[in-house]
Amino acid sequence: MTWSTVALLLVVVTAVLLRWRRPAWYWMTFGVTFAALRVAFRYASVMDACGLTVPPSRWRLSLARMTNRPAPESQAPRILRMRPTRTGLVLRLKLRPGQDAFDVAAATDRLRHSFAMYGVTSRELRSGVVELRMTGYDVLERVQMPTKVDSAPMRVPVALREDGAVHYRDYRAVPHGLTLGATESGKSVYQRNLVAGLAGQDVALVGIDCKQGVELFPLARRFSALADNPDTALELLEALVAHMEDVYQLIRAEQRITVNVPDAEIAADIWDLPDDIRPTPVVVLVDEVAELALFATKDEEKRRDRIITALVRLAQLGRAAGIYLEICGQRFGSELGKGITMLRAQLTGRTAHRVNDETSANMAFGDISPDAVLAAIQISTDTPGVAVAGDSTGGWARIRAPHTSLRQAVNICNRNADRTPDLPELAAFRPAVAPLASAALSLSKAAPATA
Ligand SMILES: Nc1ncnc2c1ncn2[C@@H]1O[C@H](COP(=O)(O)OP(=O)(O)OP(=O)(O)O)[C@@H](O)[C@H]1O
Repeated sequence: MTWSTVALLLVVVTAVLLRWRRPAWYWMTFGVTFAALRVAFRYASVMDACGLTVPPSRWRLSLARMTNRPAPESQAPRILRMRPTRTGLVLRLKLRPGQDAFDVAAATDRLRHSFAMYGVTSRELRSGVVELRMTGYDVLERVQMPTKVDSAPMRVPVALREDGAVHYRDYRAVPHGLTLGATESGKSVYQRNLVAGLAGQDVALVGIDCKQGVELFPLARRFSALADNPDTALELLEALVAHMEDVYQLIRAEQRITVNVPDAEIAADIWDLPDDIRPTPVVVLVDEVAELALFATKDEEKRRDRIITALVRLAQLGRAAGIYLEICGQRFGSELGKGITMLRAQLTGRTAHRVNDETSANMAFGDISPDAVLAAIQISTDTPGVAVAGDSTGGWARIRAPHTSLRQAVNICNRNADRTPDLPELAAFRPAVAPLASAALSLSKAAPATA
C-alpha cells in the first residue's frame, strides 16, 4: 500500500468517525464542502424533480425556433447567494414568474432528501425572494450556541432553532410569555437560560417560585425580589401593580411637559422616556403557576382571585410600564379557574416542551397554530429541553436551550450581582443573601462566561 493510499484511508476513516461521533465537527471539516458541491452540481436537476422549475417563456421558445436552436429548458429559481454557516447552508433564491413562496415551502421535504441534508426550511424575505435554510446535521442533539450573537436590550439568545438560527426571547417585541411542559421536560433549564441571559442586562428580575424556591432562590443575588409561597406572591404582585401605576404617572408627567413643546417626541412607554428618568424594566418569572391558582379554603380562594387579577392587570397594562411576564407551568387552562384563559390570551410568546396530552399542547398553541400543536405532541421523552416556540403571528419553530446547569446559572448571577437594581416598592421582597465569600467570588469569576 502506498503512502497516498494510507493517507486517503485515514481521511476517510476520520470523516466517517467524525460524522458518527461529532457531526458538528464533521460539518465544519468535510460536510460543508461536500454539501456546497452537491447543491452546485445537482441544483437544476433537483429543482426540476421537485417541481420547482417553470417552462421557458413564449418569446424564448420563438427565439430558439427563429435561430434554429434546440428548445430551451425549464428554469429553476435563480441562486442569488449561497452562504455556508456553522450548521448548514443558506440559499437565497429569486423566484421565476409564476412561482411563489408556498411552492418552495411545500417542497422543503423533497429538497431535504434530494440534497442529502438533515433539514430544510424556507421563508419569504420579500416578494419573489425566498431564503432556504439547510442544516447539515441535527443541531438540537447537542446544542452549541454561536459565540457571536446579536445583543440588544431586553433580547435574550435563549436557545437554538432546528434550522441552526438563534432563538431570541425578545421582550420588547413579545412582552409576555408562557412556557408549558410536562414534568422533567426542560422548563427549568429554559428558564435558567433566560435568567442567565438577562443577568448581564439593565433589568430587574422578580421571581415567584412556589416550588419552595428551589429553582430561583439559588439565583437570588441577581433578583430584586423573590417570593416562595402564594401569600408572599400575592403581596409581591400587588406591589408590582402599584409600581406599574407609579410608572404610568411618570409617563403622564413627562407627557405634560412634552405635549406643549412643538416637534418634541411624546412618550407612550418607558422606552420613549429620556435615559435619566427611565425606570428599570422588570421581568417577572413565575415558576409552577398552577400553585398560585389552587385553593382548598374560602380564604385561599380569595387569595387566588386576587393573584390572578394582579397577573391579568400586569399582563394587560405592564408592557408600556416595562413590566414583562414570563409564566411557566405544566398546564395552563380553564381547569385552573376563572381568569386563566383571559390571562393566557395576553401571554402571546408561547413555548411548549414535551407535553403529556393533546389538551396541554392546545393550551400552548390551540389559539395560535394547529401545526405547532402537532409538533409539540411529537416531542419525545428522550430529548428533554426540545420545545416548540411560537407567537401570535402563527410562526413557530422547534428549539432547544443549551444545557445550562444550576451551578453555571448561579455563577453568572453572582458575577452580575452588582447589577441588581433596588426597586423601593419591592424592597420588602428583596431576598436576604449572605455576602459572597472572597473564595466563592473568585471561583465564580473563574467559571466560564457562557453556559
Ligand atoms: N436543553 C436541555 N438539554 C439537555 N438536557 C436537558 C435540557 N433541558 C433539560 N434537560 C434535562 O432534563 C431533565 C429535566 O429538566 P428540568 O428540570 O428543566 O425539567 P422541568 O420541566 O423543569 O421538570 P419539573 O417540572 O419536574 O421541575 C434534567 O435532567 C435536565 O438535565
